[in-house]
Amino acid sequence: MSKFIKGFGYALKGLSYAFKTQLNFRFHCAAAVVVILAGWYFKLSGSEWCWILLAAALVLVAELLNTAIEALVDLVSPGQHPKAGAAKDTAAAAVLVAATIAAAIGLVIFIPKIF
Ligand SMILES: Nc1ncnc2c1ncn2[C@@H]1O[C@H](COP(=O)(O)OP(=O)(O)OP(=O)(O)O)[C@@H](O)[C@H]1O
Repeated sequence: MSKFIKGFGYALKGLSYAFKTQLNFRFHCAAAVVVILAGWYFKLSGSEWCWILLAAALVLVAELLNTAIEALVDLVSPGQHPKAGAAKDTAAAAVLVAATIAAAIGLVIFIPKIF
């Protein structure tokens, strides 16, 4: 049980690291809060909430993995290397794909409620 609690503590440390060091992660956390408040304002249905929460989670998870990959690349490749650059750029591309899909889901759900 204490191992489980310790693991939870390590995860919170990771969240805190990403929040403190990554402007993009802070931006996406703020965007998730705004979308959740908008969902509450527009009284989303159960399935709409599922899509919105999944989309927000997809972006935040991609940001966390991107942060982890950046830290690992900086550790193993302090000098310049094409593979190191490719690893960082591909991780950043994962965030871009997730954020684009999440924005599309947000538009599909909120546009009909606004207009
Ligand atoms: N070790 C490296 N070797 C080759 N190219 C690198 C290396 N580190 C970074 N790059 C290139 O520079 C870009 C920016 O790297 P950087 O570490 O500043 O990433 P970042 O996403 O801006 O991270 P941060 O959130 O720390 O600002 C990378 O996407 C990659 O193209």
